[in-house]
Amino acid sequence: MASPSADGVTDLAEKFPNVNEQAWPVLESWVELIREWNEKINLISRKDIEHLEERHLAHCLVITNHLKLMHGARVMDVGTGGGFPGLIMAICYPQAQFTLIDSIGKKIAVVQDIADKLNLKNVDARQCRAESVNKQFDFITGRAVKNLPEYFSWIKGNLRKGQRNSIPNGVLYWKGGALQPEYDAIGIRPRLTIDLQAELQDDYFAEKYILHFDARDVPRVRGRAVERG
Ligand SMILES: C[S@@+](CC[C@H](N)C(=O)[O-])C[C@H]1O[C@@H](n2cnc3c(N)ncnc32)[C@H](O)[C@@H]1O
Repeated sequence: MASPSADGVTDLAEKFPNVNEQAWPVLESWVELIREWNEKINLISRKDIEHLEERHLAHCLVITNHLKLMHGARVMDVGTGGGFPGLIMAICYPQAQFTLIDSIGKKIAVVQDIADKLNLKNVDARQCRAESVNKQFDFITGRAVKNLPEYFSWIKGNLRKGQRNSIPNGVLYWKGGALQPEYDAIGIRPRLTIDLQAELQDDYFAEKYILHFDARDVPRVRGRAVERG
């Protein structure tokens, strides 16, 4: 079991036993860097920064209880903002390759700075719109980026089908609020729904979930994929 030293991060180690011992000190440094950057640019709300560890770090780390990635697995985090969940996952899964994209250049500059300071070799941070990406990935992640129909319209063509990892390739989407209307709109449902309130035993996470949509279901999403120019 890891024994990280900083308060806040320390409390998380028990909840996330799959996070490697070497990752905890890196996550501690990540916390410091996010706090520093958040003074200059609004990555997460001023009110929420006090709760960075339990509301944002833990929120993202839950995926480590459900996903194991093989060496060379490829993940794209769409609308990463300050690197949520992409940078946190890159720290926890050094064997996998992460492409972090956001349409806002100054957010990507922050992500790049943090990746450089943490010496993360598995992060490719890019300013671009999701609609313009042509590559394929094992997993595409997103946390509170857009409604599901719009999000899927961007990334529909970017998933590699198959399963080399602990769960089938697909989309991992962190979402709060009503799910059914958006499932009705896209016409597919997730194969796995991770209930964060139950898993983190914290009422703050009521009606917040991580959804896993299987890549094999994604071609049936209603609506047209965005034309690539
Ligand atoms: C609400 S923020 C969420 C940021 C981060 N995922 C988080 O949880 O803190 C949504 C982000 O998506 C980005 N975004 C919106 N549309 C996009 C698009 N078409 N392509 C890439 N990024 C986009 C925005 O610039 C913004 O940083």
